[in-house]
Amino acid sequence: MSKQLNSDTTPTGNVRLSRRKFVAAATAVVAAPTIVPSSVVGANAPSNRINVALIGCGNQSRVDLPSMLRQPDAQVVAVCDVNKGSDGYARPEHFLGREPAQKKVNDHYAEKTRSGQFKGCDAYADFRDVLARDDVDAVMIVLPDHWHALATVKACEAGKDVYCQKPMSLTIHDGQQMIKAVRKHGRILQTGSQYRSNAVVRRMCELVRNGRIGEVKRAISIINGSGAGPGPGWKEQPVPEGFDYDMWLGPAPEAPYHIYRCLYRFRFLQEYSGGQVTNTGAHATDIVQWALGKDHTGPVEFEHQPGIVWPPDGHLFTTAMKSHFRARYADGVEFVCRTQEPGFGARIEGTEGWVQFSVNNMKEVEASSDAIKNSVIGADEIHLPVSTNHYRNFLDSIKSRKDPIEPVEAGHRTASICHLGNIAMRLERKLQWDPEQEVFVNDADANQMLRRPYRGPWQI
Ligand SMILES: NC(=O)C1=CN([C@@H]2O[C@H](COP(=O)(O)OP(=O)(O)OC[C@H]3O[C@@H](n4cnc5c(N)ncnc54)[C@H](OP(=O)(O)O)[C@@H]3O)[C@@H](O)[C@H]2O)C=CC1
Ligand SMILES: O=C1CO[C@H](CO)[C@@H](O)[C@@H]1O
Repeated sequence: MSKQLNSDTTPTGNVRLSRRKFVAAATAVVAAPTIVPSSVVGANAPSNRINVALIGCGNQSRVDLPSMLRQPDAQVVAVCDVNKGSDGYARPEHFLGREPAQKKVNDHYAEKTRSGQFKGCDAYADFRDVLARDDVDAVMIVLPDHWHALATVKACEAGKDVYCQKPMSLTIHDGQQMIKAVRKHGRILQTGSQYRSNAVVRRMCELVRNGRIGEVKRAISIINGSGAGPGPGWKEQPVPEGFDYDMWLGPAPEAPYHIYRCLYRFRFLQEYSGGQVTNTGAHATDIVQWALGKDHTGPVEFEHQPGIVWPPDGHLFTTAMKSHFRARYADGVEFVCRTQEPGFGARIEGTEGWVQFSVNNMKEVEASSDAIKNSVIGADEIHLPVSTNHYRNFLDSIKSRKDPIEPVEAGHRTASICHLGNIAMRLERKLQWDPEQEVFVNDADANQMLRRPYRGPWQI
């Protein structure tokens, strides 16, 4: 029996039963009702509590884990990472991995117990062991991008709801499989594009949707640049102790280990990610998609633009250091994605002015005039769904079984624009895209790039 099953004390000192087991037990004794009223069990009693597992205890887990721990109706019961624990993640002083994450969870809950002790969070090296647990309701997938689809599909098959970090997918095919899995198994999926839960972003999108900048002409996804990584002659390094490198690679091709391949920098190698186009670009493009109201579609044309810079030959990194592509939606609206320091953001331009959100100015919408910036949106105008906390919104969706603020289809369309732009930049030609069929028109080479061969048993 696992430590988790033995450990039946909650942070508040109650006997722990998973939500499913509690409901099963309750219904076994009395045939009805199947829903246990909160007046009987209390607001955060086991029947209302959502057992969450964190899969991927690296850089972003430092945000996602505390955010989930703060939610009173969630309990983190498991963490998983191929790395037992080591330092040197995003910064040299970061000590991350499954054991530090487990300690963080246990310490957090221990503080809430009378005894000051808690050992109820289990640590796993293989996410399939997490998914096999009957008492896990939801998983947070905070893995490198090449794992998002596989982990999501398997989580859905195992009946788990999923918070999947952005960019939702690595390829168009992956995203399609994720949609199928979520819908087939009736799961909730929240894409980790948390700017949809930001009030300034929502305000900017509402200004656009309500015509404050006139007719929309152009949308710009502003992204960061990146470096070239270790230079020519970089050498394979020994795999650190306690790190399952083969599992880290998973579906990706075999490759010599180097610390700059893993730990945050995977973003800048094509095998695992799409560079800044899918990194900060996933956020910026998602804001554009929301502002334009195009969550179920995408542009019809993609083309590379001048100024793209690739890492010089022999460097470890292979994604664009500076990016630039344009696209066009069927209604004629232009989309541009370009590297522009210092930070990422989204700008929408129309016949009457422009609005902009910048990660460096999270306090307010920037606009071409005060009239636009201060304009009041009337009660009878378009109001977008309100989420003020992306994790809260996910948990609320799990309970209501209604889609969250960034469901799988929206995450897919945003990631698709990033992937298609990357393909246009690589092929250096104008590509026609059919957003209904999700194929390039008359371009076999480009269509081949919509999916990747996966290694070994890792297939979806
Ligand atoms: N929404 C947001 O604002 C942000 C989102 N993200 C997203 O989060 C995801 C993770 O990024 P980040 O945390 O920066 O990357 P990291 O490399 O720091 O973290 C990923 C973690 O997953 C581990 N891992 C890799 N493969 C597996 C596996 N098969 N099973 C279990 N653990 C595994 C890694 O192990 P090891 O440590 O040994 O490499 C690492 O600890 C990305 O998709 C990224 O885009 C990231 C930052 C911000
Ligand atoms: O999503 C993200 C948010 O911004 C970071 C940079 O500031 C990124 O690196 C990260 O992946």
